[in-house]
Amino acid sequence: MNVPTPAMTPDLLDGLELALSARGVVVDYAGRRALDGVDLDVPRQRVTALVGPSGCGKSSLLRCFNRLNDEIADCRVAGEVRLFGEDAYADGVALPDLRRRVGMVFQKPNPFPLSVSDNVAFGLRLAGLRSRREIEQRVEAALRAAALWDEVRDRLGDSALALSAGQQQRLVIARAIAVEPDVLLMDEPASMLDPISTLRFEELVVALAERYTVLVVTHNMQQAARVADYTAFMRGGRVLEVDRTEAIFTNPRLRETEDYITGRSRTG
Ligand SMILES: Nc1ncnc2c1ncn2[C@@H]1O[C@H](COP(=O)(O)OP(=O)(O)OP(=O)(O)O)[C@@H](O)[C@H]1O
Repeated sequence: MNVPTPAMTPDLLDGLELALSARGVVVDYAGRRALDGVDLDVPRQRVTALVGPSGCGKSSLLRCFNRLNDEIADCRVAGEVRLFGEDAYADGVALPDLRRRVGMVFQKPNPFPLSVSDNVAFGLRLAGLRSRREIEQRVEAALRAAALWDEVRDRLGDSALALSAGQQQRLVIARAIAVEPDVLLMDEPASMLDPISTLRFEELVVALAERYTVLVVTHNMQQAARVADYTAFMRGGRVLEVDRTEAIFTNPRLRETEDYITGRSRTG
């Protein structure tokens, strides 16, 4: 049996550039360990799924990549986190810039209480864009890329809160991609959507990987199998195994991975 390695081996990567990498990442909340030396590589312009039992540290790991853990009192992060080779925790890293480059989509759609178009324009205006025409063009392009334009083109001035949950989640994606990020982190993004919206959302995730790097946490194994090129299995605050999704599902190297994927064991 090969020794499983959580970091990507060159043959797995097929020459792909790494968008994200973690080495020996440790996260503590008020002294309680949540991540215990995580290694993970996330190739550029691919979908990587992060799966594992509840409490194994998936969200904590996602939040290292855009430094959202910085906002949690008593949270301490150690180890190495890189975005396209650059140290995300280096002195002088501007957090607004990092978070523009690494967008995040949460479980519960979180549109701002603004119109559809103002939601998407929000980050553009924050970045100093003033030309109304350019803002309109960028809003339309982002809504098209998020597969929402046809549904909202006649209601751009309506409140975003009036959209369905599935539409709101695609609007949040449009808001994130309007500012041209490199990476989209998604934390169980479809878990509150109905089955039809979920399938639409999954199609969108696959399409997004043509331009962006996607790292998505999911509890839904079928979803991981449908959308992800690579799947990483976490347990007990570590990434235990990562591989091409097909290999993880058909021929996992570790018994723990197999037990989790097949549903024999879903606890931490
Ligand atoms: N803000 C926080 N403050 C204190 N402890 C936290 C915080 N966030 C997470 N933890 C703890 O860190 C550990 C990992 O939690 P995390 O949310 O990262 O796991 P997860 O794999 O995403 O779980 P789930 O699948 O249930 O969402 C858990 O023990 C959790 O209680």
